[in-house]
Amino acid sequence: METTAPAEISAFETVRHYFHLAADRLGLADDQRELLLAAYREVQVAIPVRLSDGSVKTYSGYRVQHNHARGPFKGGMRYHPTVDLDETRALAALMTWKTAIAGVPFGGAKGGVDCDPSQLTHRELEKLTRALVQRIDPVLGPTRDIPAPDVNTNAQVMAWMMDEYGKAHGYSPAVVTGKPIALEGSYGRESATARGLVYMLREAAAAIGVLPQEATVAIQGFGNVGSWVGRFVQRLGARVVAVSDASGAIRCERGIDAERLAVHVGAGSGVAEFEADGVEVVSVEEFLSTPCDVFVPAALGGMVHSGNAGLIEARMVVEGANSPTTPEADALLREKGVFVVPDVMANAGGVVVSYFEWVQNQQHFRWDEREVNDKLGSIMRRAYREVAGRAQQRPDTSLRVAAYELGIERVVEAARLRGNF
Ligand SMILES: NC(=O)C1=CN([C@@H]2O[C@H](COP(=O)(O)OP(=O)(O)OC[C@H]3O[C@@H](n4cnc5c(N)ncnc54)[C@H](OP(=O)(O)O)[C@@H]3O)[C@@H](O)[C@H]2O)C=CC1
Ligand SMILES: O=C(O)CCC(=O)C(=O)O
Repeated sequence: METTAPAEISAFETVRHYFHLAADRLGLADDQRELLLAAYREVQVAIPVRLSDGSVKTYSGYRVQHNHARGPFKGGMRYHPTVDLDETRALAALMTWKTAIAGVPFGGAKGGVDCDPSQLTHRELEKLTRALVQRIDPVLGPTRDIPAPDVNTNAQVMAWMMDEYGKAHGYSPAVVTGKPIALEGSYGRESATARGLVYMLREAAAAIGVLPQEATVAIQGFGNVGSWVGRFVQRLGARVVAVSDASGAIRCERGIDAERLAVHVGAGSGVAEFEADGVEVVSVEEFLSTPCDVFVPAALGGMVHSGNAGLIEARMVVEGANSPTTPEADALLREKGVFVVPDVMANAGGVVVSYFEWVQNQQHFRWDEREVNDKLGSIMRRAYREVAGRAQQRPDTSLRVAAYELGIERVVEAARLRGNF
């Protein structure tokens, strides 16, 4: 299955493009832009792992700390063969704007390893994770930089990271979020990104006259974010009409049972192997051109690009993935009148509940899930209204530009108050 844009633009160029659109509107000077685009620190490490067949494979690991004007660095750890410095840099900068837009007291960071976890055993994955933590340990810490799950990492990986960090520093649950519940993880973190997205989807749907309980939804990527989006929208009464993952895509006008599909995928099978009455396997192009009210990219970056954005037949795109839409595709969607809720606001639910987990960890006290979800809802709705209100103040302002403006403005203010500008 096609993965990324045809070398249209690099991940960091995409983020830089959106940054400058907003910076122009804010009238930021060149020296301010330079400071805000540069990463505070970029760490690249070699991670040799002895595999079960006796051979040693050396992976590249990255942690990019973009900006910490508003609080400790915060962001996920991604395990994927496409991980590189450019992508990690881009994702770290996105975290800076995202935490500012959501109003949680963190900066932005991201990390990853260029590995294919599907080719590693459980034990090899553990060794890789522990070796990564040993190498980046000096830049981590509960008040310094706090990783979390991202593509192909999960609560188990976070547990290993916490354990490895604890060997040198003592028991430190607040050094990572997205941990298992048994290790001071927070209720609601696993599904938080999707839950937060659906809160925003409902706000956006109301703004453009889509009824969520009657909506049709297509989801690209059915991992943590995609599968929870599917379950949540189905619980609202919406119909999931098309789903894809790296194995292929399926479609059913009557609706695909997202709960059953999540069980199927959770057991290790691909979306394209899902069998149910009326469900057909389709090509990527057929998947993308499925008529629907809401299209949710929830896979990798750059997957909606100039070569395929024209195929999308949706009224709104709500970005679960980070940087799924290239600037050219974004412009194409706007020309088609598609309402886009961008990543930096739509997928902030994960880091918001990570913030709640971090707060709970500082106090070694647990909130119940209802409290977590209610607080998440308030933050996501507030962020939507702040961004949408800003977009409405000036004609022809997309939510993306308004969101970047808000995020950048808050970071600039913090940097100025600290005396960094
Ligand atoms: N987890 C979180 O809390 C957050 C995640 N995000 C973003 O959401 C996105 C998804 O993350 P998450 O759900 O955690 O990751 P997962 O690893 O759980 O899921 C990734 C999904 O993307 C699919 N995928 C990979 N390649 C393709 C492809 N070529 N076509 C279609 N689908 C593909 C995978 O399929 P397969 O399983 O077959 O490989 C899988 O279903 C990422 O961009 C991430 O940065 C954003 C905010 C927070
Ligand atoms: O929960 C977190 O700290 C980070 C989540 C993340 O990586 C993201 O929002 O892209």
